[in-house]
Amino acid sequence: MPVNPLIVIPVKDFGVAKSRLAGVLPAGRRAALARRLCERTLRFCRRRLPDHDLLVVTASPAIAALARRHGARVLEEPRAAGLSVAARRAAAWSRRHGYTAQLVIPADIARLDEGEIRHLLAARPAGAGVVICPASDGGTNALLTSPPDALPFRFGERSSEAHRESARRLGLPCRVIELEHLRFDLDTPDDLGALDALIQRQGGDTPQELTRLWNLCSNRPAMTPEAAWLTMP
Ligand SMILES: Nc1nc2c(ncn2[C@@H]2O[C@H](COP(=O)(O)OP(=O)(O)OP(=O)(O)O)[C@@H](O)[C@H]2O)c(=O)[nH]1
Ligand SMILES: O=C(O)[C@H](O)COP(=O)(O)O
Repeated sequence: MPVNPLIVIPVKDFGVAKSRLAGVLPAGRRAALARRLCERTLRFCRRRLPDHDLLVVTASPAIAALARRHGARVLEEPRAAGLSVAARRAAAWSRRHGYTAQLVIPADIARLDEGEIRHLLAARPAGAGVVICPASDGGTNALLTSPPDALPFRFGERSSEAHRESARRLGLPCRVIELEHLRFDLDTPDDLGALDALIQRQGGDTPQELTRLWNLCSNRPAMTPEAAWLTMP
């Protein structure tokens, strides 16, 4: 019987991801960005959270293969039906495999920080309950549910409020934790502006992973030869 919560990463086909950036990034760059975000999320979980099993939910055979290469288990969806359906499918899988809790993290967080994720995991109530890290736009960027199917998933606009409300109605203990990095996902042109501002502020102290993302998102000349990555298949 697994002791630690299962980490669930839902991943949409790269070719249709990041559609809200269509006005500022061409299709190839959006797909490259989605792929980069996904790969670094998988690498982060593998390296920093090796004590947690990892499940990728996806309808894409290519992403399934990528996830397996990174040591994740895979739950293949018949078709992408939205984040809430993917989380619900994961919860049923978690239950079947004996997990007492799951943590859903989207694969589009600008900067993943082990301390933040561990803080969130440590906030898990002793019995049934939920822990939420809201996104800067009111969405939910991390949702820990214990048991995995403790509440109906309601991802989408203002979902952190919706998840909190569901917990309240169900009488579940609920902790909302604002985490500086985890609240920042890359969805809209404004988010790219925020990434740009962050990098300008940090200057030479900018972590390399953020510079790489910036290169994918920016129409300016690349800051490092990393942009060559774009030409990879
Ligand atoms: N498995 C699965 N994952 C999904 C689905 N929809 C979204 N995701 C994932 O959920 C996370 C948050 O996604 P969104 O911000 O809603 O979608 P996005 O593709 O990143 O961006 P938009 O196209 O602009 O909505 C990302 O990791 C997505 O890959 C789905 O239908 N199935
Ligand atoms: O609640 C949501 O839907 C989450 O924030 C993830 O979606 P987003 O990446 O669209 O914010």
